[in-house]
Amino acid sequence: MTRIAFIGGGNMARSLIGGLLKTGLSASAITVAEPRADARQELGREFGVACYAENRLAAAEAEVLLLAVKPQIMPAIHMELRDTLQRNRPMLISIAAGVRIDQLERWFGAMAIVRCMPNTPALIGAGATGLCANHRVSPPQRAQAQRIMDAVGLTRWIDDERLMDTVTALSGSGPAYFFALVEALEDAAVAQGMSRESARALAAQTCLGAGRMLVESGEDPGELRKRVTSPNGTTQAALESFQADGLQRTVARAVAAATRRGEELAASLDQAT
Ligand SMILES: NC(=O)C1=CN([C@@H]2O[C@H](COP(=O)(O)OP(=O)(O)OC[C@H]3O[C@@H](n4cnc5c(N)ncnc54)[C@H](O)[C@@H]3O)[C@@H](O)[C@H]2O)C=CC1
Ligand SMILES: O=C(O)[C@@H]1CCC=N1
Repeated sequence: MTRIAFIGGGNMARSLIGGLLKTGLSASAITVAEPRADARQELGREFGVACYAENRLAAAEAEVLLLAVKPQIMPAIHMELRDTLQRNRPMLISIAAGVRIDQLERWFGAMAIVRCMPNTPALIGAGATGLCANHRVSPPQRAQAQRIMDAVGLTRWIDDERLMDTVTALSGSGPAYFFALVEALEDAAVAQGMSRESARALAAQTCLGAGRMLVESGEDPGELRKRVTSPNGTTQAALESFQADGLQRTVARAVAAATRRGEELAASLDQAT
């Protein structure tokens, strides 16, 4: 049983902890460091995991430190963890957007480091995670990192670290894009007179159904789209409207903006540290 300490017990840590516990990992294998007392109480109540206000107490026995704080906080936390890192040599798994492996090495020293980018559907075992390791990660540690993330969904190793910002823009932020689309569909149906409850239920189930078809059939999304689109029918009218409004360009620009933001986050940390 791998002992995992989460440094930061916010939204993404909750999703990963909830997902890991659902796979049968014992709550006693997880500790969490979280400065907010209300968040500690809630994590303890909901998941039965031990929570500490101090990072070094949560990290004391851990083989894996899962760094789940905001990118801006990352440079500061190594001071508190320095003794523990030297004593136990845990593997570090960072989930922070933008933060590069060379930056983590600069702050935390010559450690085995995995940079990964999960997403919140990890909570229900439907996460998608890109991983990238430094050369100090041994094959068993690599397998250990993959096991942790496999437990909460799909994983892909990314050899070229520069593409981790693309992973962030695609699947890390991606759930929010689909939620935004469901919100927009819901609003459009409500504007036509449907109740919000019915609009939400139909939009959400459509999102689930389309997602399951994509994943379970393994078919090309373009092919699945064509099967919905009767010649001169309703779908064609909607897709032509999307095209006229530049959907593809809109999406490409949004993904580029998210990728750029990841790079900016890292650059701002270079200036600050
Ligand atoms: N929310 C998401 O969908 C995803 C987030 N991430 C990454 O996960 C990281 C955390 O993001 P969220 O969970 O959304 O943020 P969050 O703000 O919900 O969680 C961060 C937690 O860290 C705690 N914290 C602050 N200072 C600390 C310190 N010195 N030591 C320990 N804990 C401290 C905060 O109290 C907070 O609960 C970020 O780096 C983000 O880029 C990655 C993938 C997806
Ligand atoms: O919005 C963010 O910066 C984080 C990273 C990916 C999802 N949430």
